[in-house]
Amino acid sequence: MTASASMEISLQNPQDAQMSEPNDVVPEESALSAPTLPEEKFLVSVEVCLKPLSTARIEDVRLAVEKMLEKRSLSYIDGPIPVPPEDSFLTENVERIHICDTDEWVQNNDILLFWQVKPDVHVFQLSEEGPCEELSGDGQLSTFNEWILPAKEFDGMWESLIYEPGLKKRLLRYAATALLFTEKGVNPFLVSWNRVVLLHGPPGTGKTSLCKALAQKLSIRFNSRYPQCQLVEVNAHSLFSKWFSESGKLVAKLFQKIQEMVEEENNLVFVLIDEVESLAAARKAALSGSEPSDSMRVVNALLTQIDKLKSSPNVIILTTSNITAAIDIAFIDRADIKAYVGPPTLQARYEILTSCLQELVRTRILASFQDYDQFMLPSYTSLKEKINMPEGQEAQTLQLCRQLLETAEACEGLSGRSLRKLPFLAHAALSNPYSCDPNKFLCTMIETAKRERSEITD
Ligand SMILES: Nc1ncnc2c1ncn2[C@@H]1O[C@H](COP(=O)(O)OP(=O)(O)OP(=O)(O)O)[C@@H](O)[C@H]1O
Repeated sequence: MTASASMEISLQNPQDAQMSEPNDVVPEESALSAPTLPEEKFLVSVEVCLKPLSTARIEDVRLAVEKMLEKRSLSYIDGPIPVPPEDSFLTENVERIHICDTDEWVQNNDILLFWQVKPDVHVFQLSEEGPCEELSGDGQLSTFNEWILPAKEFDGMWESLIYEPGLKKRLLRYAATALLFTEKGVNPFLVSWNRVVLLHGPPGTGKTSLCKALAQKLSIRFNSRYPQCQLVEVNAHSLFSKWFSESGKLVAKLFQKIQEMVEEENNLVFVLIDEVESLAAARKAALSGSEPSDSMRVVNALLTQIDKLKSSPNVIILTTSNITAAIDIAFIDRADIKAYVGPPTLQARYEILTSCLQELVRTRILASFQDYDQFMLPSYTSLKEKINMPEGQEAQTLQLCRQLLETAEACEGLSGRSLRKLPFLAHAALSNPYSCDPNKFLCTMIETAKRERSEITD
């Protein structure tokens, strides 16, 4: 991602900006009264997903979207923008258009206006092929899964993962810089960097999902440089199955395949190794004699192959570990980015639960007192402001949010994975699941959260 914007540029009139509707057309006067264009603009990513059957050329769609954006005086805020119904080319080919990552440039829910923005349009089509699995010698476990990116399975994953502000942005920027340095041919002897990411932290905090979502995001953002992109998920556990004699061959086969992908310079390849500590553990066990020496050979072969792969410019190695202490493996020792992914903060818990509730309203499982399609709970930051204001029309929504906040507080210590399961458990615990009133549902959710927490602390 190239950041052409200068950080000095700020909203000239933030109050006006806040008053305009998100991603809506700014009234004509404000368009006319736009100040002279600043020399540098904020580069804002606009992701355009093509319909599955569209055969339009990516370049044609990109130009059409750029033109459409130029014509409309949009205010830029993260979220969808409607495809204009009068544009038959776009309506025929485009499934959705999304503005992303404006928070890179503005804070406190400020809005960027069209004259401050240079849209960076990325057009993509999701692959519907699904994972291609390779079974290990015993025919039971698969040694790796391979996806063509961007894949339908990972659509929306990035947005669904909620962390403290900055983590996702940092990861995206890091990977983008690494790819940019590679693309520009920066001499690694003069400036050194690598393309190894390690996410570590407790189980269920979304590390694996974050790796997959990051790969998906990068495949979209870099598709003009790398029109093809694959994700290979190596199942380290299965490589150390009981058939050790087979494992050596499996590693060789796996890396031969990855090597073939990498040789094609228009391919961007992500290699995901989950629970990377299992490699170090297997080696240690082999050294102590509690594992067959074959396992040592396999681990070493794997490590050597990964080390070799690291030097290829179009490979990003993504690793995860549940162990926070240092892991004794050379190739991640020097990982440029080691990010700790911890249990969700109160804000993240509130946002995760909000997204769950929204989904249950969207699917009509929860009754809504508003129009189902318009049902929108406030974000954590805007809730903090609203909660102290006198109750008006929004009294019911605010009451719901207070309960949601209480639930989020009751969930301290629960992982993101447990949080995403909570609405399901609460629904199953309802006395009358067929008349699902949101207030009653949230009361049950608080009780369920308390029960879940007591189970971890027991
Ligand atoms: N911060 C989060 N925001 C939203 N959802 C989350 C978060 N953390 C976890 N989840 C949910 O939990 C699911 C499981 O996460 P995932 O398997 O990626 O975690 P992990 O850290 O890799 O776990 P493990 O180490 O046990 O494999 C995710 O698909 C997601 O639905």
